[in-house]
This record gives sequence, structure tokens and C-alpha cells, in this order.
Amino acid sequence: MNANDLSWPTMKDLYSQINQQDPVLATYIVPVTLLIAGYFILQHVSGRKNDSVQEPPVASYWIPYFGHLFGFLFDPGRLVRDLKKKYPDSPFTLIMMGHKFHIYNSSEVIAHVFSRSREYLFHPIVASMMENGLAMPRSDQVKFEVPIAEYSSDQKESRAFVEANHTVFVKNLSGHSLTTTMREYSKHFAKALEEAFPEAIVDGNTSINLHDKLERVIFFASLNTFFGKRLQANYSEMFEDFRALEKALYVGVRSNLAFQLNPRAEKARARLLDHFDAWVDVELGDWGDEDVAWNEKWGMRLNWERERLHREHDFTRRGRSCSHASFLYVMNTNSGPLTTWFLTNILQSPTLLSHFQAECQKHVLHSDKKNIGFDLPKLRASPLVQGIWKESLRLGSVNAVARVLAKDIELKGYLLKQGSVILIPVQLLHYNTDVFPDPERFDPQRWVFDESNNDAAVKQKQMMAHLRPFGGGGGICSGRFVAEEEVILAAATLVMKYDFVMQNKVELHPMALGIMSPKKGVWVKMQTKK
Ligand code: HEM
Repeated sequence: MNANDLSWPTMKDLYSQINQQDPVLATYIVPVTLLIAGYFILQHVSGRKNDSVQEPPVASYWIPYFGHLFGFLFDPGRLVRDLKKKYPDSPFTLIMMGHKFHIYNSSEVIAHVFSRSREYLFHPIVASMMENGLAMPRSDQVKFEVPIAEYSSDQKESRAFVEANHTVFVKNLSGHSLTTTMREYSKHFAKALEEAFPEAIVDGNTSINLHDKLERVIFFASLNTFFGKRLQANYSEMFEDFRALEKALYVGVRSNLAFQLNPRAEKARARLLDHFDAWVDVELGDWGDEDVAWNEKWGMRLNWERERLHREHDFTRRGRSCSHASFLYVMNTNSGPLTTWFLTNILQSPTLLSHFQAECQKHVLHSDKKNIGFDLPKLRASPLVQGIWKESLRLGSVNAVARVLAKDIELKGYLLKQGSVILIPVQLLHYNTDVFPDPERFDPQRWVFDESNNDAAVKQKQMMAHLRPFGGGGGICSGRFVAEEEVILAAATLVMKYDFVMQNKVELHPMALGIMSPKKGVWVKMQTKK
């Protein structure tokens, strides 16, 4: 054996050997494989260094293309909080499915982003939900797509639809309409509560999963208030279908793959949309007296107005169904978990429970065996209730405000490119130790201020600027006041009607798009008060 036998063969030697044995492999397969591998290696290496000195640094990751996706899906809050420790003084970038997501965390940036809704676009996020989550027909999807950068004439029309749709929401869910909505809601809530908690299970001995029950109560109270009774007629599995769709939407708002891989969710979505098809497939009719808030056919006037608007913009029947289904989704997906979380925060502390009950008692309007009516605006304004509400939102939220860049923008010394996404994860604001000392602690008192003290007013403003569970700017949740009164109404009614014994410690599940649900349910024994 001579020294040459021990030397490594050169690439040329190897290649000519392969060529002799299999010319197709040598001519096509090997070069193409090398090209693809080279592309991914380049992407990976360049991604891990810095795409450009001007863009925020890319946090390191291992799997090319997918990047931080799996970490983000499994625990979005933890991922960004851990990475923030590595980038305490700068924004940073996540890579997911080849896209860039720039993570910022200051209240100043959030105010800037919200005040420039034509540069930081909310509507592509809604369009993605319509496309991936609800499989809206393409001809209707485009009506949700406000263009990135320049507006052409037909795109102006899409902006007209999106803005008019938002205006209908705002008009019908706030101000004077809030009172009428909640009057209607209270009736349906009382009925749903009675059905979910029959006498037989509130005997003090039966273990009940409170979260499961509350999700059902909130779902049917909202459904019957906003959509009337027609939608659920002959549709006994509606709640189960909605839950299956809701679960799949965690991934499904971003990718249709969630439904391709989950036939049960796909079927549930199809059934739900078929029922919405039948619901919209009737004559619109006149509403009549504008002061009438609710009718049997459309539920709240809001839905009749939305249906009219969609027809004016030539939506297909399926397109209208998808849009109504998306409203059912946004009104429900967070309110159930927040009701459970708000209530369990109270139930876990006997002192807080007795203070909250005393506050509720002050604002009872009428009470009988079946139902209790509260002066909701006054109850809601109580500093104690506000403290519990804000702490529940602060510790219960995991969503991230997302906006798509309409053009290249320089922000805080970094260049963000058109089409990339700016993400402001609320946990980075809600756990900011400069604003919320000992941030893990549930402390309603931190929201109680001495109004006459100037420093306290400044502090209050700073805390409010850091509490962002409802987004902001043009995309801000128009149902936030309804959500607040719904949650407070449910908690007030339950603590006034029943005594509770908690059976487990509540831990929240980190995988959520908004408010987190309890990991293993909330097990309680309940008894009707004597
Ligand atoms: C705790 C409960 C809720 C939370 C945490 C929540 C949160 C959010 C968030 C984060 C957004 C996106 C905002 C942005 O990116 O700037 C949003 C949008 C929206 N939410 Fe809510 N929401 C809740 C309850 C409700 C309820 C009860 C309704 C209706 C009755 C509702 C109706 C809407 C609508 C219609 C939008 C789309 C924005 C628009 O065009 O008006 N939400 N919500």
C-alpha cells in the first residue's frame, strides 16, 4: 500500500466515478441536490449572522426555513421572553417559514405603529384568517386585502369595504349600543347559565369542570344575542364543531395545512359554514325601526348591517358565511377563557372574593331565584373590579400585535423591509419589570391610584400604555367593551348565586392566540346559596 492509496479522493475523481456508473444521477440529481443544499446552507448561515446590518439581528435557530416556528407555536410567550434576555437593548428578528418577524417591545413603538395604520397594515392579518382559517373564496378574499404600498382603483374599493365593515362594528359595539347589546346579552346569558348548571350538579358534591361549562355558557349567550336562534336550529353539534374549528385555527389562521392534516377540523368547518350558508341565504328585508336592537331573523342589528354591506360589495354566499363565521370566532375565542381566568383569580383568594361580592351587592338592580341584574357600567367602574379586570388581562394574554409593513421603514435605527411583519408580543409589555414590579404576581391593587396625586397619574398612564390585550389603532378590538361587561356579568352572577370549593390549582396553557385557557380545566364543587 503506498501513500497515495491513503489520500482522500478529489471531488473530480468522485464525480467521474458517479458519471461512469449513472450519468443521470451525475448530470441532474447530484447538481440539483447540491444547489438546494447550498441554498439552504446559505440561508441558514446568513440568517444566523445578520441578513443586513440595518435589519434587527436575527435570533439564532437550527432548522432552515422553519426557523423559530416550532418554538413560537409551542410557547410563544416563553420564546420571546427568553430571547429578549439576549437582546435587552435592541429589537430582534424571528424567522418562520422563510418570513421575517421583527420583535419590538416598547410602548413608544406600539404607539407609533398604531398611529400609522397605512404604513403598518392590519388587514393582511385579517385576509390571512379569511384565506387559511376559513377557506373564503378567492373572489371575496381580495375584498379584505388592502394593498401593500400603492393603491390602484379596484384596491381602493377593498379599502372601502374593510373600513365600512370596521365602522359597523364600532358603531354597534360601543357607546349607546353597548347598553342595548348588554341588555339583550343578559337575557340570553341567564338562559345559557341555567342550562349549563342544572340544580342536580350544583349540590356541593359533584365535581364540575367550570371552564368547560363557562365556555358553553359564553358561546350560547353570544350566539343567541348576536345571531338569533336560526343558526343553531337543526344543528345539535354546533358547539362541538365550533370548538374543533377554534382549536385548529391556532395554526390554521397562518396555514391551511392545519385543516389538511386534521380531517375532523376540516369537516367541522365545512358543517359550520354550510349552516352559515343557509343562515345568509334568505331575503335581507328591511330592519324597520332603527331603535330596535334585536330580531329573530338576524339577531343584533349589527349582523343585518354587515350582511347588507357584504351584499352591496357583491360577496358570494360562501364569502358572507366565512365573514360571519369569523365574527362568531372573534367574539367567542377569548371571552370564555377570560371569564374562567377572571373568576378563578377571585375564587383563589377568600379576601378578594368577599370584597368582590360586596362590590357586586352594591350594584344589584334586581334579583330573583333565576336571575340577578346588575348596573354593569357602575360595577365595571369600581376600582377593585378594574384592578381585577386589568390584572386578569395582563397575566392571561399571550397574543402579539402584528402588522405588515406597507413599505420599507426605518424604525428605531433599524430598517424594516416592505412585506415583513412587526410583532409586539404583549407579554414583553405585560411583564416589563420597570412598569410592573414583581410581574408574575396577581395584584389588583397595583391598578388602584390616588387620582389627586400627579405622580400616580403619570404612573397610571405608563401602565395603561403597557396593557395591550386588545391591540390598537385601526385594528383595535371593537368588542372590548362588550367583552369586559360579559366577563364581569358572568363572574358577578356566579359569585352571588353559588358557593364554590376549588379543587385544583389553575395553570394556564401557553398555546393561545389571545387569552390562555387553563391547562387541566378548573375543577370545583358548587352549591346554590341558601
Ligand atoms: C377578552 C376578550 C377579547 C380579546 C382579548 C380580544 C382581542 C382582540 C384583538 C387582539 C384583536 C386584534 C386587534 C389588533 O391587532 O389591533 C381583536 C379584533 C377584533 N375583535 Fe376582539 N377580543 C375580545 C373579545 C371580543 C368580543 C366579545 C367581540 C365582539 C362582540 C370582539 C370583536 C372583535 C372584532 C370585530 C375585531 C376585528 C377588528 C375590527 O374590525 O373591528 N372581540 N380582538
